[in-house]
Amino acid sequence: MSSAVRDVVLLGSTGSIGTQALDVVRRNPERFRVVALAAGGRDVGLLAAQAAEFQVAAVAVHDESAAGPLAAELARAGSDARILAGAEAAAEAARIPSDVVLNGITGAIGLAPTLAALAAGSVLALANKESLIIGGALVTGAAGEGQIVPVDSEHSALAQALRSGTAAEVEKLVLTASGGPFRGWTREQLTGVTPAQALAHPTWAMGPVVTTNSATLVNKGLEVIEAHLLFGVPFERIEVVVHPQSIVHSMVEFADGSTMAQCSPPDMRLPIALGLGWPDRVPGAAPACDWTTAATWEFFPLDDAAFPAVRLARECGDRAETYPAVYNASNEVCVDRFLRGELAFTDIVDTVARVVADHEAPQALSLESVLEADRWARGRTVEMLDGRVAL
Ligand SMILES: NC(=O)C1=CN([C@@H]2O[C@H](COP(=O)(O)OP(=O)(O)OC[C@H]3O[C@@H](n4cnc5c(N)ncnc54)[C@H](OP(=O)(O)O)[C@@H]3O)[C@@H](O)[C@H]2O)C=CC1
Ligand SMILES: CC(=O)[C@@H](O)[C@H](O)COP(=O)(O)O
Ligand SMILES: [Mn+2]
Repeated sequence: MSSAVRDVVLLGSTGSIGTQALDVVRRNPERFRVVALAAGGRDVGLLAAQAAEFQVAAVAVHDESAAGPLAAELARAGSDARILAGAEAAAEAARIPSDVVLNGITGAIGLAPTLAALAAGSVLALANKESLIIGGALVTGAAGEGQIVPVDSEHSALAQALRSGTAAEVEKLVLTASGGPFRGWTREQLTGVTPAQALAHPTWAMGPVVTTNSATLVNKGLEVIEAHLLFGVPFERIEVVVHPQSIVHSMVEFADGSTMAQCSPPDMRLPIALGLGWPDRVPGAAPACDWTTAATWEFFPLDDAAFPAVRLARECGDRAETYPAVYNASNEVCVDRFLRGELAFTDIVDTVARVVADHEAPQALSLESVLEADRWARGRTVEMLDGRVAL
């Protein structure tokens, strides 16, 4: 184990990943110290309380109008943290000298902070899968060897399982999917589901976007692309299997027929702690499996007809360029509409598929082309949903 305390910049500190990361730090002060926090700005009271508890030097908020209320809350909480505010604030925070930047922001907006953390030379503990998926080779190309450590549970599992063999020995990666709250449902049954039903994830408590993505299986589609980019394994050798218990977090099959699985009860504090401490494990990060009680672990094939999101993501990942950015951006708009009660559940992936079909990719991937594709896909999705483009 490395002995020095690691300085951590935590992006998305008020969210599900962020609050669990702070719990890990709180219980391991001899290993980790938080130097900066970033959030959108929706809960400045919580952000200020976090800043005071962890005595951070800087706090960033995306929403500029939250800076004033944040200053008042910081003063009340007894924190003298410097405030960074505005669209660049999270990226600025990511540039603050640190050992690890944990990106726990939701959505494509996490791209600039991801690139900033990599350019600053910090280890990037990556929960914000969207930034890697839309940035593709831009992100992997900006990262040094081992600079990105996955926090997403499946990819943390794969990284752990891959420790037991060489790259040449890998036959396939097997991503597990809980199947979400609608596992086993037909397409007809899915049309009328409500946001409340979609947000009732059977095994994980997470933020609303990733939870909805789990219900549509878009999350698993994104994770197939994420696995391809992180581990360099071709799409045809990345499988998805439905595992409702979410205890086997993913598996690596090796050339000799051996399969290595990483198993633990569903608790993100384990992959978060490993992401912050990599390659060291943090003792007691989360409870282990209880082998004294009878348990059943099930595995089922994915129903591609009712849940076409994974197949569509594979196509986008295979076409690369700006297709993953279009898939993600269109989905973000659709999820927002669905959660507001303005879009049917099955229209989420149907609309994403239509927007993807309309996309003409630029020749080369660049930061500008990714941002332009993201803008275009959001606009096209809104046009379609508002009836200006025939569905
Ligand atoms: N939750 C989980 O268990 C898992 C999550 N992930 C991934 O981790 C990421 C975070 O998910 P989750 O924690 O569930 O999401 P949440 O919605 O719970 O939290 C998102 C956080 O990001 C902050 N945020 C939003 N916009 C900005 C911005 N522009 N700058 C800085 N901070 C911002 C939010 O602050 P505010 O509320 O003020 O806007 C909030 O703190 C996602 O990419 C998700 O897919 C992956 C695996 C598991
Ligand atoms: C905890 C985590 O990593 C989530 O991304 C999780 O994968 C969601 O579960 P499913 O997408 O498998 O339902
Ligand atoms: Mn995951």
